[in-house]
Amino acid sequence: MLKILSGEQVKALDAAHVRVQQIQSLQLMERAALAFVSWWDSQDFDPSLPVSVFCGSGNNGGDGFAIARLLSRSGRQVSVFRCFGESASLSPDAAANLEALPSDVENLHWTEFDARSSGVLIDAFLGVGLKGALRQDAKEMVQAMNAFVGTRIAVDIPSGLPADGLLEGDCVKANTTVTFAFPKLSLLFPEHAFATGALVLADIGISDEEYSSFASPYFYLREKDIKGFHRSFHRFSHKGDFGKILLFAGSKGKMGAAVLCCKSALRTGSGLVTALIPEGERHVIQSSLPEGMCLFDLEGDLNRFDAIGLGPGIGVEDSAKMLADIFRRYSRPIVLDADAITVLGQNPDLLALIPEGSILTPHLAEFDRLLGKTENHPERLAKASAFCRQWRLNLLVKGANSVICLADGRQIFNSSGSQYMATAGAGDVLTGMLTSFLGQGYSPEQALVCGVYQHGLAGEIAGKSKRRGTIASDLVEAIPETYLRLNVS
Ligand SMILES: NC(=O)C1=CN([C@@H]2O[C@H](COP(=O)(O)OP(=O)(O)OC[C@H]3O[C@@H](n4cnc5c(N)ncnc54)[C@H](OP(=O)(O)O)[C@@H]3O)[C@@H](O)[C@H]2O)[C@@H](O)CC1
Ligand SMILES: [K+]
Repeated sequence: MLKILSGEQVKALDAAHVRVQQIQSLQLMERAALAFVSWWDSQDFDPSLPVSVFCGSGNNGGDGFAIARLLSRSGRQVSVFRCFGESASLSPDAAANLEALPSDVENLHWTEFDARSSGVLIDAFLGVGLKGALRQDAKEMVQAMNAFVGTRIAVDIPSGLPADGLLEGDCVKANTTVTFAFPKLSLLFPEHAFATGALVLADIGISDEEYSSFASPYFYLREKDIKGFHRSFHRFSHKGDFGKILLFAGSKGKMGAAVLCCKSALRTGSGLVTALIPEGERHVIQSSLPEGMCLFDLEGDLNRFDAIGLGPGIGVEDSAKMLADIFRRYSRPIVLDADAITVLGQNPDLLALIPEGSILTPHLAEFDRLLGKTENHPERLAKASAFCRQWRLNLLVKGANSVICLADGRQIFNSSGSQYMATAGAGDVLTGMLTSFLGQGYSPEQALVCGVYQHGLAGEIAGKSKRRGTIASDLVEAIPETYLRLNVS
């Protein structure tokens, strides 16, 4: 997993990398510019469109000058707009790249920019070196960029956005942000979606090991990280090895939740799936899911199940007693979602009974029901961290870039997913996947990492062909393909 460092730590990371790799900082800047251009080349930009690059006097501006030079090689019309005065002192690498601009790149002052011009604007004005609130002249530059009618692409971070905290004022509103080495924390806050646009992570050759000496509770989960979290099974494995799980889901009128949850667990690989449902509804499971079994009361030793998932569609009316009973009689981690979380919010005394290491998966409204009204994402992350440490529980804050909050305080941002997953039942599918992984012998961290990433990947796969017509059943059907994509047997 990739560590997410603070804006302050970037300089030290750069310096360490330059030292270890025995390269010049200018070479690292060139790598950043090359990584940007490599992404650019993978896109479908019309080569006849002019490119305007706004460059500041720091290293973000230096990236911009280098990008302008590299883009001009393909023969397109490139202009740089200097966002600093005659007397400004440039960072040494920015000065070197300004010096290296070829003569066919037009070199202008930002006040000469015509916002009605067409083409693509590249924002390399301010990066992670921003300090405090934008100065007045910088505000005007940001406004000039935002008045532009074409596409805006931010280099590393939209200018004006602080790397780690909440925006208080103006910043560039980018259609796409190409961020270097690791995503800056603020790019992952939903409050900043309007400024970040699509997020592209550009590799500049810093290995994951080089982050080890930097402390941070935040991580970013990439496709290449997943395989290492999976257990492997051998050819003598039998259905008992793949887990016997119980899903308490569905009630009269909401039996779809139980079907989605159970089917998703089976598609994730569970050996045996039992649904705890009202007896009168048994035909729903038995006619739509021949592989599933039903249970109508909680008799017997619950520890005969390798994992238990609770909550989707169970209703909140009479569930508190039932949850307390399960918590008392089951000793391994449980997955708690939907109505189960609402019940916990109404009955906080139940929290102390939940088996250690259990997983709670609230969406934003459920989060507020559990932990009280929350104003913004940084506050949400802080509350989640305190909650997880206090109760020794894991919590998933669902949304774009869902955050896996672990009991030890680490917080892992997911990178997979698609906007087409905002559909009824998508959470029920995730509950099935997480419970399935726990039942297959995964630790809560492994289950969360694999489940959350693959759930998002299933959304990407389904969304590709079905767009906004994607429904939760499509996510279930896409789960097997996620194993193929990840090369997990
Ligand atoms: N590993 C990596 O990630 C790599 C990082 N790299 C790149 O380096 C970037 C960081 O560069 P950096 O540290 O030079 O700072 P940067 O963002 O250019 O800002 C400095 C400028 O901001 C200005 N300024 C500050 N506050 C202000 C305010 N309130 N209002 C107005 N202006 C304000 C300040 O002006 P001054 O105060 O000095 O007058 C100065 O001009 C990083 O984002 C990435 O793009 C790559 O090249 C290589 C690999
Ligand atoms: K920028």
